Amino acid sequence: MIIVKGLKKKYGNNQILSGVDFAAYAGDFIVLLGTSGSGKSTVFRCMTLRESWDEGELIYNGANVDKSSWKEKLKLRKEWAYLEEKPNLNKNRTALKNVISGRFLMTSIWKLLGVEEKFDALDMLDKVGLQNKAHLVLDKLSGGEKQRVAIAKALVQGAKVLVMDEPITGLEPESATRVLDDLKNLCETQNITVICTLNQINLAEKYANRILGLSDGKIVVNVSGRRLTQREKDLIN
Ligand SMILES: Nc1ncnc2c1ncn2[C@@H]1O[C@H](COP(=O)(O)OP(=O)(O)OP(=O)(O)O)[C@@H](O)[C@H]1O
Repeated sequence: MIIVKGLKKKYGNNQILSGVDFAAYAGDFIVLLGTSGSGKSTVFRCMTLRESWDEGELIYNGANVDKSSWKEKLKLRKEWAYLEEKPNLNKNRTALKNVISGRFLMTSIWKLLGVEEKFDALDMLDKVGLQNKAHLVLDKLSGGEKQRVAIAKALVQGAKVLVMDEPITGLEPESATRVLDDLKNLCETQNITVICTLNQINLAEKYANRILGLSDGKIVVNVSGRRLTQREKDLIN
């Protein structure tokens, strides 16, 4: 379980986050909505420890992250993958090699030479429906397929929480649906937590089990199990 409590962050004199509060549980699919510049990526960068914050607490499985040792923080960075809009992949390598390279830093050399990683990576590619494209060079994959390779790579690295900025931006509707279906499936079958931004409220309503709305540096909408009311939509637009 993740608790974000009173998160505050300034850039210069600009108070971007002025007390962000929310909780996420294993298996949640959370969509964070908010206008451009409202601070969604800032929340993501802080909660994945890519950036520091001024005030507030981040609690993961009962422990205050700020007070954790560097070893704990390193573990958390591994468990909370931050996937930015453009997947960070090598376009000249195959899908499989891209996924395996995610494992490189966390495994010993002798194990690398074995087939275990390869099988794990193939299993993961299968979970995102790409086993038949494992040996294709990334350049030959569509945008949605690349996004799914990035998801498989994060999971092979040990991610339990996928924090994603606009995972479907620039994708054809069919590819976008496939990415969101896969993410939903990972939440439901593997207990992975997904926290992402989406531009379309209707997709957030279709896929998320919780919708958060960020405005004026705070969470002003926190809804589960139903569509947003017009008033709630107005609050975040
Ligand atoms: N490193 C930085 N230094 C100064 N200001 C920054 C920095 N990063 C972000 N900002 C500012 O903080 C605000 C929030 O940015 P952020 O990227 O979190 O918004 P966002 O909601 O993710 O926007 P978008 O939907 O357009 O990606 C913006 O006004 C942005 O200009």
